Amino acid sequence: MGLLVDGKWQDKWYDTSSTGGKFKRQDSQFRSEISADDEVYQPESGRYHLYVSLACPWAHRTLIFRKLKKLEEHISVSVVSPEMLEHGWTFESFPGATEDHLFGAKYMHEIYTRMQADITTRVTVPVLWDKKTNTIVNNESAEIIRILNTAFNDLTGDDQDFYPEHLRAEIDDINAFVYDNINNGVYKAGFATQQDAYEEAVTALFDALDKVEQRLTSQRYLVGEQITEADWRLFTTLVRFDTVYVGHFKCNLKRIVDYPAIWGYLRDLYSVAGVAETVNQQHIKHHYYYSHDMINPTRVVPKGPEIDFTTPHNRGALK
Ligand SMILES: N[C@@H](CCC(=O)N[C@@H](CS)C(=O)NCC(=O)O)C(=O)O
Repeated sequence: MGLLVDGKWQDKWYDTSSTGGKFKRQDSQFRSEISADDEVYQPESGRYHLYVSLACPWAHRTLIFRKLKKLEEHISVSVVSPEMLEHGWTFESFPGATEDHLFGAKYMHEIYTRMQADITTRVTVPVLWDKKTNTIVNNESAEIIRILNTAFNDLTGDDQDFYPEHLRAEIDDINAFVYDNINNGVYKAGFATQQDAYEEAVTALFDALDKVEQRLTSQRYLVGEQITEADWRLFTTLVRFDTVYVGHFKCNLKRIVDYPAIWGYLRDLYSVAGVAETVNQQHIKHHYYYSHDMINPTRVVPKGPEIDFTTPHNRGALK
């Protein structure tokens, strides 16, 4: 794992020495939109391409939106190998991964330097790429899912709205809470290099899960009766939790299966048509345990746990 400095790849892990052992996530660099009013990026079938990892919770959000918004025939996808080692994300062969369908690149960092030869950046997925201008439109999952939520509605005829106007304030509040304590909270716990930094993150994470459990005891979804982007943003962390975050990231005060409401909610979301196909537990487990050798130097990947996400959730009666 590493980053690009002036267009040159450097193999380097996250530096926590100046932050008291705390992991600080950097902001994504490319933040353009796609819309009929945009001067450059217009909604067009076949024009855009997603680069994803099936292991990555941020990229997973975009795959769920591509599926639910019926965009599979309009936006193509390349899937990196789950092994993220000295070259970062690669297109090495691995079951369920693909080649780089656009350029036949070996490494994901080549996609970033295609955009700008002397770029300085972390090389993250997801990336939404424009085949017409050969540029990265956006590499921030929170924004990519908003683009997919509306920009292509005229093409697909799908007008499901996961970020409806009247719920936006509440969704934004929940997103901020879930992002800081849960989505990024597991990483803060797992990548902490000092005891107090780890304990602070783990405590905040489980306090937040307790609050979510309470909320989901009396209501079906995070924001009332309909599924919103807030649910999909939480889902991608929950579906990885017992498989990797409990063990590998030491988020082990409880498992998700120990929270009756959250566990039912996770199965409820998993049962939505098309969603299970976006979940690849082999990539998830292999990526984390195999790639983070400062946490797991032997790279041995555990066999368990065995979890059945398809048992009935019985949440249909909740409002
Ligand atoms: N804010 C970004 C974060 C994406 C991200 O951190 N992706 C991880 C994979 S789970 C990655 O590519 N990490 C490589 C790195 O940090 O060098 C988003 O949500 O899109």
